[in-house]
Amino acid sequence: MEKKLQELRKEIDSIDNEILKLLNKRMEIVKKVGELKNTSNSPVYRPEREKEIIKRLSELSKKEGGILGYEEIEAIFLEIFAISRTLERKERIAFLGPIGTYTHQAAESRFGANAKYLPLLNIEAVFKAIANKEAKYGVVPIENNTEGVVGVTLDSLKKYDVKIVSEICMDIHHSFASYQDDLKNIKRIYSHPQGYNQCLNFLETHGLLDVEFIPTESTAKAAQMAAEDQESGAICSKIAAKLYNVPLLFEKIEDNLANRTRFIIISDFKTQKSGNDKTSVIAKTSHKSGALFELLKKFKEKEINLLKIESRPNKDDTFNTWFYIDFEGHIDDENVKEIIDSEDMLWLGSYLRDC
Ligand SMILES: C=C(O[C@@H]1C=C(C(=O)O)C=C[C@H]1O)C(=O)O
Repeated sequence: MEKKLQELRKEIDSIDNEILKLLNKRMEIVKKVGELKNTSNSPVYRPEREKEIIKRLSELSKKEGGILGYEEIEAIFLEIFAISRTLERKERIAFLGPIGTYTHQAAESRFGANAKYLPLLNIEAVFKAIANKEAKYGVVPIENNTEGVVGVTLDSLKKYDVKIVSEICMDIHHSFASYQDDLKNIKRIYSHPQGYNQCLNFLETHGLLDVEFIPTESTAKAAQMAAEDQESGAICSKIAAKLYNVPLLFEKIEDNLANRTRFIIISDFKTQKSGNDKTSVIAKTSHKSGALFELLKKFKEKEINLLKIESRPNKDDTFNTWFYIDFEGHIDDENVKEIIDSEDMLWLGSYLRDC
């Protein structure tokens, strides 16, 4: 067996040499693409091109009977693209930190382990960092399929001059971490309110619903707090518990196991049309009868499929609201452009659909 193993490993080594040679060759060309982009000052990140490459390669692999399927090819190539982008231009990525948040996990899934990250302690700070050009990209959560939208993200999209350039859909699994083996000794529970509210059944069945709840800005911050408070527990991600060395007691404790969060990547440019795009806008309606109906009628007339509509408060002395709307299509589509031009709408971005 040892001899056979050695032979196989020798084969692997020579294939790795070929892969390395090809990767270096690829990166030389990527650098040239980067130079072109830098002279024209155009964006490095082209998610629609990356998606197209993954699609083409998985079809090729299928056709040729290769072992690798879509997901494996995607995982390998997203890492290659992330390194390519860093070679083209080293750009900072701000995200809702601290490190170990689900947002960090989402950011790494697109920008890789090798990128320059800037963890910030609240969502609005991420928007500020993009608006002030401290970072090129920002990653923030926008909605969860059980808790609904993240209000501060919608409000910040209205307040800051940034554009949505991509979205990321990620499965979220919460864990319960604590130094206490006996749950009866737990005096405080730290978590982000959304994380806490997603685990109410678990808290009830384990007699933890009456324990004092201390809201934190993120689930990673909750793990950090629990690391310094032996009499507490945290609802957080597995990676955060590991990062801050708090023992993991339970995993996948969320009520809805199909718990998913949608994140957006914000930046300062317009993305190219891919054919499978989504557009986000903010719409204001006059406060008279039928105004919202008239607005929605326009979407029907232009045959635009609405994906989401959410009302948000004006935050003035009235109870008036504005609307955040997602719909199918790209601003370069005629019907989309027409509706945006004809209404009191703020365009937030058109981007490749992932959710
Ligand atoms: C190399 C490019 O830049 C980036 C990296 C890509 C890659 O490594 O293939 C693809 C798209 C861009 O996000 C490009 O635009 O072609």
